[in-house]
Amino acid sequence: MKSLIGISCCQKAFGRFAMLNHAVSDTYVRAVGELVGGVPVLIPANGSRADIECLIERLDGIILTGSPSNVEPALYGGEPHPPETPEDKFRDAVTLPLVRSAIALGLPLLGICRGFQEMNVALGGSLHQRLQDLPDRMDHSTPMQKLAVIRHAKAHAIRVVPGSWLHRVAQARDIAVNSLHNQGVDRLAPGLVAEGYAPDGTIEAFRVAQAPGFAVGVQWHPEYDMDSEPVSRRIFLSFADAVASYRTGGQRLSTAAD
Ligand SMILES: N[C@@H](CCC(=O)NCCCC(=O)O)C(=O)O
Repeated sequence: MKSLIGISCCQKAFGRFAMLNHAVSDTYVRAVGELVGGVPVLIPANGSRADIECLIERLDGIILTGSPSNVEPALYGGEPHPPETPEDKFRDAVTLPLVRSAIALGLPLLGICRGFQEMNVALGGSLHQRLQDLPDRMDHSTPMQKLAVIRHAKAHAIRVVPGSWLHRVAQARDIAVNSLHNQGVDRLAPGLVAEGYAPDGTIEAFRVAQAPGFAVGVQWHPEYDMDSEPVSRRIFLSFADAVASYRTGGQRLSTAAD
């Protein structure tokens, strides 16, 4: 039996009549099928109607995806966004409780971009709303280019913390990553440990220290490079190992540094 891997969706209005849909990029679906070796299970952004307990019980791992929408600032004590900023309160209402329940149970959890930010907020951290407006930060935002190869190209370096999960996966102290976000970690949540930094000091990866299972987040998008780049592939393969271990009920693969 293959593993069941939950993938968080966003609310999106599609089609001629802008009907409400629950959507996720195919890159995550492919990563689950091709690298994790599991069956993708899309988790709708259905707010308080989500059955978190049932999801946690049935799933063998969860990937929290990226999204153009931002986490609602009230959830971390931030100022409201400017009115035109995309938000997805229904997704927030699913993913934040899901993060806390998954971590408590040791259910493998991989947060990517918005998913990484959701992990920080769910555990009590806060976000900068626009890194590019801060005097000491680089512009981390999406290159506004039609060609995906340009949008998803390596944008900056990351200094990897020695002895971390990311160090084991990257097999290097310096890696290059793409960058498609405006927000970034401000206050790191209690219990999170930084695993890598951009040149401007922005936290780009963390793990949940003391988690009973695999629980890591990355601010960039390994799914865009999974066909071409070994570090991105190994991120998913490391998650796959944790899922396999969780399913067999064997020793839980912790992300804690040795
Ligand atoms: N909205 C947040 C999170 C950014 C994020 O997840 N970006 C991925 C977008 C998907 C894509 O364009 O491919 C922020 O701005 O920080």
